Amino acid sequence: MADVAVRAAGLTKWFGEGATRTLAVQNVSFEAFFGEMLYVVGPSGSGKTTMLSMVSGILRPNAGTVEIEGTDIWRLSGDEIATFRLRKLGFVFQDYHLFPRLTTQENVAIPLILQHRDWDEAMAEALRDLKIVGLENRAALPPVKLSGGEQQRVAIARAIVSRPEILILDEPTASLDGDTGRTVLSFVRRELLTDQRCIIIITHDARIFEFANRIMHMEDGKLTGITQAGAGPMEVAGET
Ligand SMILES: Nc1ncnc2c1ncn2[C@@H]1O[C@H](COP(=O)(O)OP(=O)(O)OP(=O)(O)O)[C@@H](O)[C@H]1O
Repeated sequence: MADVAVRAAGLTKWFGEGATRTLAVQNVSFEAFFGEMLYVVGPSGSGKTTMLSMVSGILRPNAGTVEIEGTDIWRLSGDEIATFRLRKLGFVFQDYHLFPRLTTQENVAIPLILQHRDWDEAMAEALRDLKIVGLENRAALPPVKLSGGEQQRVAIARAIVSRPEILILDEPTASLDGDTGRTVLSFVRRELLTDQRCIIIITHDARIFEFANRIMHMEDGKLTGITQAGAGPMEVAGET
């Protein structure tokens, strides 16, 4: 029976006030489990990024709660949330957010440096993860010298360098061709999914659905359903 990694209840977020108010996420509740790849799909503007920004401690909800391994994260102070995120969460953004003036290896080491880890140790661990994503020979280059698929892999290496239990990828295949996208996702599933990790992926890309355990469907800010996917059902508490 799998343990709950994330429990979201009644998550709601709006932007603006009065006539210009947009209700981006409405009363969304779900659980994500350790050992699963959970996809979040839905049309553009349906609230996927907003919802996962609340789950990952980036954006404060107007209502609702997020528990990560039993910790109600929005009850923590700003500093505590920042520390919690550094330790528990890895986030790969759509546009990678790599720093152009740093080398690839330094980019990957950033989360460890922010945790005040020793520089040489941080750089060694960054190299270890660049090897995992097959880019150790690019370690000394700035990200601008890398292809889109390679930059995506650098962003993934950076997201996993502190061994987070929750890994969130926002449109990981958006700028990759079909074959590269499938290779990256197959790698993520094979190498990064463990019993102690939960991977949540926002995507439009049906070509990578086979790597998911479950798919959450969003529309107009609401969760409209959760379906089983290509990688098959998990043995999950409460499900038959
Ligand atoms: N900072 C913001 N200020 C105002 N409105 C916002 C903001 N962020 C998102 N929205 C609005 O909230 C709604 C949900 O946006 P969100 O980015 O979460 O959707 P999405 O499903 O991730 O879309 P996409 O697939 O295009 O990335 C949209 O109507 C969007 O315009």
